[in-house]
Amino acid sequence: MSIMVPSTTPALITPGRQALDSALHQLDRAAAHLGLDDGLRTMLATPRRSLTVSVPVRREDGSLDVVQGFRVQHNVSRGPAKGGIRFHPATDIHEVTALAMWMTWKCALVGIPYGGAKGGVAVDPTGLTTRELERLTRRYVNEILPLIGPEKDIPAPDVGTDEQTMAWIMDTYSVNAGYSVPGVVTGKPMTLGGSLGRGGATSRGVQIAALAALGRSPEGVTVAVQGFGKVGALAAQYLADAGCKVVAVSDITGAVHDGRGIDVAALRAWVAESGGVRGYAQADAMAHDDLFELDVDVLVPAALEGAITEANAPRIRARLVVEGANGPTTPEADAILAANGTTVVPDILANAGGVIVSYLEWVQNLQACSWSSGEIELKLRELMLNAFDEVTALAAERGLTLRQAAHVIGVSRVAEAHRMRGLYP
Ligand SMILES: NC(=O)C1=CN([C@@H]2O[C@H](COP(=O)(O)OP(=O)(O)OC[C@H]3O[C@@H](n4cnc5c(N)ncnc54)[C@H](OP(=O)(O)O)[C@@H]3O)[C@@H](O)[C@H]2O)C=CC1
Ligand SMILES: O=C(O)CCC(=O)C(=O)O
Repeated sequence: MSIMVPSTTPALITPGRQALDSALHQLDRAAAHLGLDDGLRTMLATPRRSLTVSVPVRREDGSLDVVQGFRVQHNVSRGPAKGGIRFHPATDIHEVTALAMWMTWKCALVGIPYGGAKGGVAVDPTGLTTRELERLTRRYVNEILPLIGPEKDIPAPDVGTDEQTMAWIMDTYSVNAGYSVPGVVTGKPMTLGGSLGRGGATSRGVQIAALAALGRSPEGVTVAVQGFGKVGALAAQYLADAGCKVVAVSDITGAVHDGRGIDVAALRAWVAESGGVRGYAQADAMAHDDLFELDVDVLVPAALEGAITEANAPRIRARLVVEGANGPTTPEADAILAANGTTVVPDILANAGGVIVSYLEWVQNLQACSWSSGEIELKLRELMLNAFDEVTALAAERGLTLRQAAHVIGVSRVAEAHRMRGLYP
């Protein structure tokens, strides 16, 4: 049996389509390794539900824009669907499907009882006023309302969305339900039932994974970080706090470099004030692409998919790549990095800290209780390191890369859930 995918000519291959091809390629390799039959492989390659909606948004000047929105539930065999919502102009159904599939393997890998989902709206949030953004968010949520719910599908932040977006989602859902439903979404503000530690959880997980993979004192270890948003900025901060020297950082506005180490807190303050790393006077400006070629110990891609390709992979000198972003490395680049002896801690492991603390937030919401930051941090560390140990052990035992091992574990757990549940009817 084969997968039905929309046909594309090379000219129409979007970054989203490339991301989905990568995700399907990774699944194929894991399925072959596990000897999954064709039918099960096809089920795992196919999202359970995909919804595309048109979202009208009234602009401040009275005009009307209509943008596309998506919610994809890739798999729900191990529990409710879980995954972030992205606001980005280039997002499309293929990208959201790939991101949803990665959520499925990620949740299975770290052992939390969720399937995988993702949402997206093809819009540039920086081009909207706060009121426009609120209207857009509420209308999008209204369109996907039948799909989401604390027992069905629980959104969270991703690129271009934040705590405020989650608060609007929680409110829109709650108004429709007729009572407050904090567990419908995670990554909320504390005042609405958010969890301590969720804001920095993905970055904390990146730090935990990076330090575990380094296997030596972080003192003086050099780091370059691509992307200085919610994940990248705090990953840089936590790695610097641990003793690493963050020598380069980039965002969409530019890239900055200082071989003596960047004062990450000062750079964050500059970005909060100016809107981007460009113009930060305490470090030198550098070309975006040069960041990938620096002679550093650790490279953290924390922006979008397809950042490391066959074009720049041969010039990457970092000994360790820790994927804060989802899907930053293409399969071709992955093979080049492996051949060059670069260790890659894959996305579904390295950035799992966010969904782990989302899970803890959801459990607190369902039980109407709240845990201390110490309790959250302990559980986050435990789940991250358990998964890290399982991945490194399997990779060593079977001669796999960490990515292959992570996918074999994630896919096998989901396949097992399918086998145990059987097929209805
Ligand atoms: N938020 C979360 O909890 C989780 C996020 N992730 C993944 O982490 C990645 C980042 O997400 P998040 O931090 O939330 O998103 P944000 O929107 O907060 O930040 C994205 C960052 O990437 C930068 N960026 C975009 N394109 C480029 C580029 N070409 N070069 C350099 N920088 C670029 C943006 O710059 P600018 O601000 O200037 O536009 C911004 O600094 C995504 O892949 C996401 O899926 C994974 C797990 C959980
Ligand atoms: O916190 C969550 O539920 C999901 C985070 C996310 O979207 C991701 O891990 O890519």
